[in-house]
Amino acid sequence: MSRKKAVKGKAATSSPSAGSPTGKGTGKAAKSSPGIVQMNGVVHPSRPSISNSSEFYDIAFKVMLVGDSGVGKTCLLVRFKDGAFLAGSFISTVGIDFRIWDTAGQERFRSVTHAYYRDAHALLLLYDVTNKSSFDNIQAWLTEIHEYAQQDVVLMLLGNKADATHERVVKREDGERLAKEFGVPFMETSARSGLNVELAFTAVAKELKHRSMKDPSEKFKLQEYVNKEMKSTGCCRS
Ligand SMILES: Nc1nc2c(ncn2[C@@H]2O[C@H](COP(=O)(O)OP(=O)(O)OP(=O)(O)O)[C@@H](O)[C@H]2O)c(=O)[nH]1
Ligand SMILES: [Mg+2]
Repeated sequence: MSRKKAVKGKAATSSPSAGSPTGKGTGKAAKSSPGIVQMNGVVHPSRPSISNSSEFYDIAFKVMLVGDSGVGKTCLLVRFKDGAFLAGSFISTVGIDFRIWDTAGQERFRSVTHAYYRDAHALLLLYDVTNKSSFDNIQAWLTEIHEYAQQDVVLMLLGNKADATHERVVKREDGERLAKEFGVPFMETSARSGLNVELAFTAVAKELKHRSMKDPSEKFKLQEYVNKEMKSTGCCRS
């Protein structure tokens, strides 16, 4: 699937002044922030746009990237959107990135985030395989998600920075186990190498599209799709 044609990705990321859901932070960076990406599934250029852009969509989905600060949400988004890696020093996202939504003040950000959860169709929940506390905080993120997100939100767990072999402290099996425990699809990604980035967004977009078609006979199985795609490309279990 051509991402540019079929899915319009728009992105914004944000950081609250508070820490991760546990308030513990990641150890590597004190703050945590959800990032937000809006994905619009393009079908016909005939209907009024529900976004603020001049483009037209039949359906639009709101996808949020969430997880501790520094796990790579902004980088993942940039990799998906622009095919590039943001090298250099880490600039933590403040408030909501300007690319789509204007920022709310940091003080108010937490409640704004919760409001965003409420109408999110999908959440990509990230941890950093080189940062144990970002992995340990996943349970707290899930609690927050269950509290604020819609019950049927599409959820996917991503272990990012899979390229960082030497610094890795969270095994892929640990991610798989956690995901299984909570019944969430899972894969490892790398914003640096591009590993599974396209696949993560495409899988979520496909799931959302299937759901919107409301054909119960054709249930889309996200994890099966991901596994099949990874097998067919010989890619990419680090
Ligand atoms: N090796 C490696 N480094 C990465 C990867 N993704 C992000 N990074 C690095 O991790 C740091 C944080 O990345 P960001 O994308 O800014 O993290 P974030 O989750 O958006 O952080 P906040 O905006 O504070 O919530 C940066 O220094 C990136 O270069 C990756 O896949 N591999
Ligand atoms: Mg960010």
